[in-house]
Amino acid sequence: MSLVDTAEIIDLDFQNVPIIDLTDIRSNDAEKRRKLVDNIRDACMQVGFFYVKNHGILDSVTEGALEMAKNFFNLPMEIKMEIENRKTPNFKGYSPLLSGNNDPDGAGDLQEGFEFGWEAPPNTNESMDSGANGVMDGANVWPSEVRVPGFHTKVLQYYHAAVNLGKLMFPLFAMALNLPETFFDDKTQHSAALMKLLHYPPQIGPVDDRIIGIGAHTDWECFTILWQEPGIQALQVLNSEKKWINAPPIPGTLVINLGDQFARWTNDIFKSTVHRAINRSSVRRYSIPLFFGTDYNVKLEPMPSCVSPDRPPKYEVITAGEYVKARLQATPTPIDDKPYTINMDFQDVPIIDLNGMISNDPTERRKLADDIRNACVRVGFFYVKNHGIPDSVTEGAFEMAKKNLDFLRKQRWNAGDLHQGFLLVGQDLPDIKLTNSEAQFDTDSGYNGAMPGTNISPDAASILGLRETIM
Ligand SMILES: O=C(O)CCC(=O)C(=O)O
Ligand SMILES: [Fe+2]
Repeated sequence: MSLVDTAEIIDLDFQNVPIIDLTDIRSNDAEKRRKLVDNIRDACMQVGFFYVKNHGILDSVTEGALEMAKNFFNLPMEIKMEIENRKTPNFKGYSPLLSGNNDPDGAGDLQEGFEFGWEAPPNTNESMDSGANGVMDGANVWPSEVRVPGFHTKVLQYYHAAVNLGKLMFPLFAMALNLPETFFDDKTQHSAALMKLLHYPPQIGPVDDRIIGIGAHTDWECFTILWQEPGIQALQVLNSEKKWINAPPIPGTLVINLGDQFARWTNDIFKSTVHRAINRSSVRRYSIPLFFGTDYNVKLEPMPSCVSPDRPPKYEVITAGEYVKARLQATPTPIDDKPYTINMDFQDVPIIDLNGMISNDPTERRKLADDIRNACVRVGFFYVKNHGIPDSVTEGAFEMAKKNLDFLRKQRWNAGDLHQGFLLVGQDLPDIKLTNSEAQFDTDSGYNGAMPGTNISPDAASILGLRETIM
């Protein structure tokens, strides 16, 4: 059956992501290779995602890159920001938390990243950049060796292992499309091969569907080789019934998923499937995608095997580089068009000047609101100064508290279920009738929030001035 005919009848409501054994990827046995190609074709047409096992990348190499990713993301924010990707013309470098927003309905991606592109292995004579890759071309930026010893070497080691795997995959994809094995050879001379180290902090607290690790999206290049940290479920893939299917890490495997360039090239016969990642594991999660494409000057023309009178070309022909550039320009920017610069590993509690609270100047009020938001998101604690409570009033209350500590201790357990006693719930200012040792304030305050009820206060004669001072 032709590819087009198969595509018409294939079942797309997959319930899991298939696992493909790559043992025969280099085999000279035509039959074994054919079997492997058939499995890849089925996965590409049905799911757009598959795991690969026996991929040949050594665990020690992957572990080296992971260790370096952890060391890098542990650096203080200001050091990471020295190589922020916005400072480089080709988007290489560090991207802080919430600086990306893959899903336009989302409130930002809760991940930080480090991105770099093609670079020859150290100690070779190849030039640093690949020459022909348009918008993403140019040198990488790296944290200094002093900051993260071994980072450059170990990360590049994993990068080259993954790039080599990617190069082995192209002939298999070509065969799966009934094309000669060599079809992509002249189109992948300077392959776009962008790698990202990603760190997803745990998403704890109330579930907010608008904030997730990486919002629903498709990848842009031909295919992605994704390493995900073992033991942490986060990645999900959308099937044709709009159901999110978990793609948990499987030890010893990598995930390969197709991107939009393959979908365009194959007239959607190969699926570029929507996916997202949410880290609700309560621990940090790391992942490392490598986005693998053709040279950027290659035209994404529908392949003859993927077009028929009933299935005319769906996409206009553009080059791979033009496509990536268009996607880059269409990427939604985060709130306020500027990233939150959040360091979750805060080392201090910020001090916020509340002077702006009484200001009529919208800029000053905006600044105050931004400061408060940053403190809330980053720390959950902040000092306030210029809060308007006179020192004399606080000192009076403090004085009374000190004087009457013994009394307070004694009365503490009489406060009852409402936890009142020394915690004063909003009341009218005292309409005080000091009658007995359990003197009470007027309880009908009209303020009935969560904790309405009667306050208790000490005997007025023995603790003269306590209530007046506190209230
Ligand atoms: O971290 C993951 O599991 C997915 C990452 C991803 O989809 C991407 O970076 O495009
Ligand atoms: Fe992705």
